[in-house]
Amino acid sequence: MTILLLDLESAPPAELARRLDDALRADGFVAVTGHGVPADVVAAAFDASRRFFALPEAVKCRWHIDRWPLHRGFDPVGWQALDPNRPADLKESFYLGVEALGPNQWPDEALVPGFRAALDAYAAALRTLAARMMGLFELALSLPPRHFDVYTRRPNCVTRLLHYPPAPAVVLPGQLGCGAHTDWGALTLLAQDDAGGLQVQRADGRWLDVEPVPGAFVVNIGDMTRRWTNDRWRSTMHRVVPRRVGIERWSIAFFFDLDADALVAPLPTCVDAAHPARYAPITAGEHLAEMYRRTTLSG
Ligand SMILES: O=C(O)CCC(=O)C(=O)O
Ligand SMILES: [Fe+2]
Repeated sequence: MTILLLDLESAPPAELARRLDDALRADGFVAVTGHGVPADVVAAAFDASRRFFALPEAVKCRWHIDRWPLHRGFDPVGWQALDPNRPADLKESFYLGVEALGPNQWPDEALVPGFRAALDAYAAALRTLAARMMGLFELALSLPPRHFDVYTRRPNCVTRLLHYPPAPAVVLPGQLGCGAHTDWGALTLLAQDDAGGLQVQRADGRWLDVEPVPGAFVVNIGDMTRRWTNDRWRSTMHRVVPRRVGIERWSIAFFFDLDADALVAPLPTCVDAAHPARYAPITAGEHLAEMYRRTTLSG
């Protein structure tokens, strides 16, 4: 058993939206193919990521996230514990945001040629897919078309390159590639290589492997959408476990979040007498800032 694999070209939007609604209620996760993101754009992003993380640690630290006023740049192994009750995650990453919302740190072109071009193209393609998914979400939630447009005029999109170095033979008790956590924003689109290790937690508590599917994106919703849907959809705990000693893992997460000043209150179609509103309104920006504060070890 694994999460639903949905081919976005396989059925009319209304039918896709019905299947999405079922899957997001049950698991909070689906995988999609037929998504229109060109394979060469994805391949170029992974290639740029591999070339960046192959640089010596001291060189990568020139773009250390703590050197920058925004949450952008390189974070080494040990910088974050996504499960604050566990030792630090065994991963390194690089955060890139929307340049128009604030400048990124870009590695020197001479050191990683084509890095910026590859990641700009990736973010543009993923933003298009995120908009398509938001359109399906409107249908799934019986909202009028374009209902979400006013929340996503200047969406906070973050591309996070992730590298899990080859799993060491000895780790601290309870140490994982990425500790159990929920995502925080509206929607996450994840590309993963064939290493495996991503697991999601079912409602009954069991962990389910998200098997890599070549060319597919894993789609999950975050806490903001859970809150927005008044708990109709699950923001599901997930984690990355080291599969086998000596195997590394590469993935790229694209976090699609609402405008920082968008006010997130339970959606009208998710509230009725049987489901009274469970959450007070909060802005998307306040919510994200709080989540970063909770999980950063060096901050
Ligand atoms: O690397 C992965 O597959 C998962 C990463 C993740 O869950 C995250 O960064 O939020
Ligand atoms: Fe995540």
